[in-house]
Amino acid sequence: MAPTPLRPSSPKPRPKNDKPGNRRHDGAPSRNPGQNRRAEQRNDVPRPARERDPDDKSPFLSPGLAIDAERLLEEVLRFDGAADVTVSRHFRDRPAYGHRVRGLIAEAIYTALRRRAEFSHYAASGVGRFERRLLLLALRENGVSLDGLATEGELAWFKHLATIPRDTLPAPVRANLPDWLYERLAARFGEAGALELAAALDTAAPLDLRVNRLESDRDTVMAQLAKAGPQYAPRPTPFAPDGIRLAGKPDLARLPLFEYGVIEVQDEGSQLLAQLLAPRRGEMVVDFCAGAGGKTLALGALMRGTGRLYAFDVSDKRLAKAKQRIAKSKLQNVQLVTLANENDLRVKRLAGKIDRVLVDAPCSGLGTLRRNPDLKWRQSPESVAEMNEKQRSILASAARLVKPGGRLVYATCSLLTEENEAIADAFLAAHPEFERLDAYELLRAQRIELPAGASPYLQLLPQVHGTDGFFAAAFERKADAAPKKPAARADVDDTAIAPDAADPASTPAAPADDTPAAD
Ligand SMILES: C[S@@+](CC[C@H](N)C(=O)[O-])C[C@H]1O[C@@H](n2cnc3c(N)ncnc32)[C@H](O)[C@@H]1O
Repeated sequence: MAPTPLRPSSPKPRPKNDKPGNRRHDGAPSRNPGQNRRAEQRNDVPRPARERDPDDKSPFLSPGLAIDAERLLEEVLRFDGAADVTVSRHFRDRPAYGHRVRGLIAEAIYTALRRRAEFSHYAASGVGRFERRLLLLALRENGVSLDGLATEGELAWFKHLATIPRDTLPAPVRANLPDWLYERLAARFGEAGALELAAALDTAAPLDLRVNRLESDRDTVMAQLAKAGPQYAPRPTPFAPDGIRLAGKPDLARLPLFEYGVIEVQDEGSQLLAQLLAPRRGEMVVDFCAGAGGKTLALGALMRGTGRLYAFDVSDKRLAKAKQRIAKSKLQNVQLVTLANENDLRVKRLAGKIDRVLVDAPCSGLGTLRRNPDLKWRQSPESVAEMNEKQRSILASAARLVKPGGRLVYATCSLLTEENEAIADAFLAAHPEFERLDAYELLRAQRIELPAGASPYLQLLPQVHGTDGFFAAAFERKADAAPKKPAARADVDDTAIAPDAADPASTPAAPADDTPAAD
């Protein structure tokens, strides 16, 4: 492996009494230097080979903090839960950590997750604990200085690594994917394609926003963001008409545009899925797997808040989050419904009455590895097979809602054929009352020009479109094909569903959530 060049430093003036043992966790001099010294003099803190050069401006972690980061990495690598939850809890328990330290540690953990296969390969040699070796590799990759941190033995190990040519590593290791996943992606995209895709999935996703059409338009918001400060550096997303891409990751929580629901955080790919469903004013629309409401908000805005938009999900917790975001977005036409399962009676009552149905199905999430790199290590062929059952069942049930001439979109954020084309093809084969639509044509009709795909199904890829990986299949119920319908009772308005406790129309709006959502 060629040694990774260090990234440019982030210079900071150095206080006079600034010695490693005197540092607070955010890098400032400690109010209690003795405490830090004691921590760093413990037997388990390796002795660094050399002191930091006082003029070295590159980012650094003290030996004590490196030990703590190593413990966090060990916990994350047990994969007992989502990495972002584990990392957030770790920092919540350490309120003394400043912004700089949190950033360095979090980035190191995410780098170690992204490059786990490659780093584990290198860590097979070397000295010290395995997690420490992974951590040092991640810190070095992120441009963190190893002076004042790495031991003699570790520096010698780095020298040895520099002699290993990267292209001699097995392909799944270079791709940083588990073997089963690499094999599936290579079968689909070829070896070079899989490596290119894997490399794109190993980069950090940009921060994309969607402008709420009920409140403003893209040009106005871009001008406001540009005026709000150089940290936003907004530019239009290449494809989605309401999308804005920011250059960095500025904090949005206190930005009035965000606080008042004028903008939402949403990957451009998610925005394109809403465009593909293309709901119109006054229509009846169902977002079958609404979750925390990311796509519900986009659909509601396209409908200009008119018509009726049902947000279904089996998770109360997720719909409660959706409720907060809906209140903030000022949408008045959304009805939240917690389903017992996809065959809930309330789904049956709407059979054949809905103009457009989005099924944003539960999936492996492997298209979102830029944000959730732990997923590639947490999913397995078995978990995907389990998901397939659910996907088939949800799609079949949701299809019953669609009225003749109405549109059905099945979408995932997966890259696997078995969660995507296989589900869509099997659905079409079993439902001759539906026909497949060309997703690219549907977008083109809205002047959204995507490079043509290999099939009428939409496939978004990070290395091609700059979005997360998404799949979508669009279907239309043939005009003469009425759905099978349970016997209707004449005394009920069967488009009216008993509202849930979470329905914004039936309960006072909750205070707006000020945490940007990732979808
Ligand atoms: C990919 S997520 C949806 C994300 C959401 N559409 C968004 O844009 O924020 C899939 C959702 O499907 C929901 N789900 C799982 N099983 C379901 C079922 N049987 N019926 C409806 N929703 C289900 C999950 O709770 C989860 O919120």
